[in-house]
Formats: sequence, structure tokens, C-alpha cells
Amino acid sequence: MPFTRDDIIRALKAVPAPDGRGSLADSPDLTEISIFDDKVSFAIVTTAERAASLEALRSAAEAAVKAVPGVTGALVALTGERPAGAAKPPRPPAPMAAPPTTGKAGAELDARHIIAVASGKGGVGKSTTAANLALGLAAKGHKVGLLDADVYGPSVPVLFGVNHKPTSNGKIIEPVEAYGIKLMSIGFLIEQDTAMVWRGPMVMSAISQMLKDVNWGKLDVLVVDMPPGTGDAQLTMAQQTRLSGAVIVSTPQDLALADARRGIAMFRKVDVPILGIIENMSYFCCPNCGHRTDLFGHGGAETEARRLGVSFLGAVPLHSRIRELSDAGTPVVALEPQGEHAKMYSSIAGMIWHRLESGTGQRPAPRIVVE
Ligand SMILES: Nc1ncnc2c1ncn2[C@@H]1O[C@H](COP(=O)(O)OP(=O)(O)OP(=O)(O)O)[C@@H](O)[C@H]1O
Repeated sequence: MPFTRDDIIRALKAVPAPDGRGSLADSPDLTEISIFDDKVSFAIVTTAERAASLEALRSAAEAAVKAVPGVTGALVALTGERPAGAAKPPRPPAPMAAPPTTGKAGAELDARHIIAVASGKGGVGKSTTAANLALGLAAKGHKVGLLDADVYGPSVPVLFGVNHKPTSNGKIIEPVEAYGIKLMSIGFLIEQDTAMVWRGPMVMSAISQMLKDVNWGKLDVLVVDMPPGTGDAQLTMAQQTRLSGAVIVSTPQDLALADARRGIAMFRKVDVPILGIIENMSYFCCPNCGHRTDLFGHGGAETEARRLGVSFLGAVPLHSRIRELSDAGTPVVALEPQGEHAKMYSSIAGMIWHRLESGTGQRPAPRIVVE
């Protein structure tokens, strides 16, 4: 490491503290500074309400750190903390105050479509699905990026077998390329434990930077592997990136479907069209004889999709080959492009593309806001 923590502190002496008294370096609002692989990250603690007015300060801190010789990347986040017992503040339109990144006219991000792959809960195979859909879209000749926004449990490094860091000129990060698609994941940049303790606004700040500070080039579609759940992070993401649509991944179990329902409701709340539901691990396919067993009953997600008025995009079986290849860093669509699984993902990718291009994403439900 060509620089030390003291060099960073020295650089932050030139940045004012959020309350204007003294420097950020001496401010109690500065969190622990994390240095990993010549990349520096820390947060400035504030309230959600004040976050917007501190964006200039955040950028100044980031610029100061990036100017330290040897620093190859800097991530400064605003983390909003509510005093214990305080009333929940009204939801700010953008807690960490980055300018909205649009699918069509973003200053840095030039993507025809941005789609979110989301699930109401973790472990349903959302990342596996996002990766294979991204590859399926690329196989159709589209320019595809995959952004792993699941900062709490980034899967893209493992799914694509990438264990090297992306390069950076100090300002712009070059995405990693694998199997013809561009990849970015917080897992490439920081140690897993660092993100695990982040709060919502920090998560969103990190995601925003992966959108803005990455040289995605011109994309037809950016597939975003969202963090699981339906918290503020997801809402903010949906508000900030002007998503073209969302794909909901669910398993057939009732609980997962209830979670999926919440996911759909959340996207509708922010006027993001639902492109459809994919039922993952829908049925068990014996790897030896190919016999199909409907472990959780059949057609749950399809019936539910109909009931909710959203499209059913397809059912993906629980198959050991899908897991083995994902875990080996060679997603099934990349390694076996002519295989049955690849064909299935490809057909779902085709439906998604068609919906994106024809604008036939589900119309959002009427907005009913209960304060
Ligand atoms: N259709 C499938 N058949 C077999 N295994 C699968 C299938 N889909 C996903 N898996 C496996 O299930 C596990 C969880 O998948 P994945 O990481 O994609 O889920 P996730 O919803 O993104 O989870 P998390 O929320 O924890 O990030 C992985 O080991 C993956 O290989």
C-alpha cells in the first residue's frame, strides 16, 4: 500500500466538517476508514433529512481522498441515522442525494434499458437467474451489463469465477468482462464484512456509484441483481435509476410467494412496471433419469401471477447442473449454450426483451398512498 491511513486523514483536513466547525478529519461524524486493496471507503454520519444538502461535501471528501497518491478508488457514503426514539422522518426522495441515473439519458450510464431482478426474500436463486438472463440476452446479440447491487451478499464474483479486481484510473472503474458481458459487483471492490454492517443510505450510495463511476459503455440492457427484500434500499434504487422494469424471482412455496407479492407491491408503488414473475426451483429434475417431481405442488407462481395481473415468464427447475455450474463460476447459459437450461433462460430473456421493446410491461396499479 503506497499510502497510509494518516495520508487519508491529512487529506480530509482540507474538507470542512458537516456542521462547518473544523475539518471532516476531526469530526465525530466521520466513521472508521476502511482501506482495502488501495481503495478507501468511509461514511459521513448524518440524518436522512440532511443527506441531500451534504452531497457537495461527500463529493469533496471523495475528491480529496482520490487525490492522495496511490489511492485507486474512493467510496464515501452518507449514512443517515435516526436518533433513538425519534419519529420516522418522511421518506426523502433520494436519501443519499445522487443525481437520478436514467436508463436513457444518464450522463455516464448509457443503457437503453435497466431492469431489476428482485425477490422478496433471499436464497430463492435471484442471482443465478439474473446472471443467466443477462447471458441469455447477450446471446441474442444485445450489449449487456450485470450490476450486482446485492451489497449484503454479492454473488457475481462467485457466479462468474472472477477473483481479480477491476482496474481504475482513480475516477472511473473498468467493469470486468466475462462471457461477453460487463460485470460490476461491490464484491470486486470491498471485503464482504465491510458491506455487511452498512446501513441503507450507504448501500444506496455504493450502488449509485457503481452506476455512475463505472465505464459501462453503451448498453442495450443493464441487469441489476437487487438485494433481497423490500426495504428502503430497494425503493430508493427503484426511484433513483428509473428502472425500465422489474423481474420478480420466486420459489413455489407460499411464503416466498407472499414475499414476492410484497416485492411487486413495492415496485408498483414507485411506478416501475413489473415485467413478470419467474418461478425458480419450480420442480425437481432428476439429473440421472430426467424424471420431474413437483416438490411444492405445481403452478403456484403462475396462478399467483394471474391473480396479481402480472405475466408469468417461466418455470426454472431445481437442477443440480444449474447449481454446480453456478458454484463453479461458469453459469449454465455460458457453458452449455445449446443445453435445455440455456434454452429455457433464453426463452425467458426473449420475452423480457420483447416486453421492454414493446413497452408492454405491466401498467402500474393506481397509486394509493397512506401516510
Ligand atoms: N434452478 C436452480 N437449480 C439448482 N440450484 C439453484 C437454482 N437456482 C439457484 N440455485 C442455487 O441456489 C443457491 C442460491 O442461489 P442464489 O445465490 O442465486 O440465490 P439468491 O436469491 O440470489 O440468494 P441471496 O439472496 O442469498 O443472494 C445457489 O447455490 C444456487 O446455485
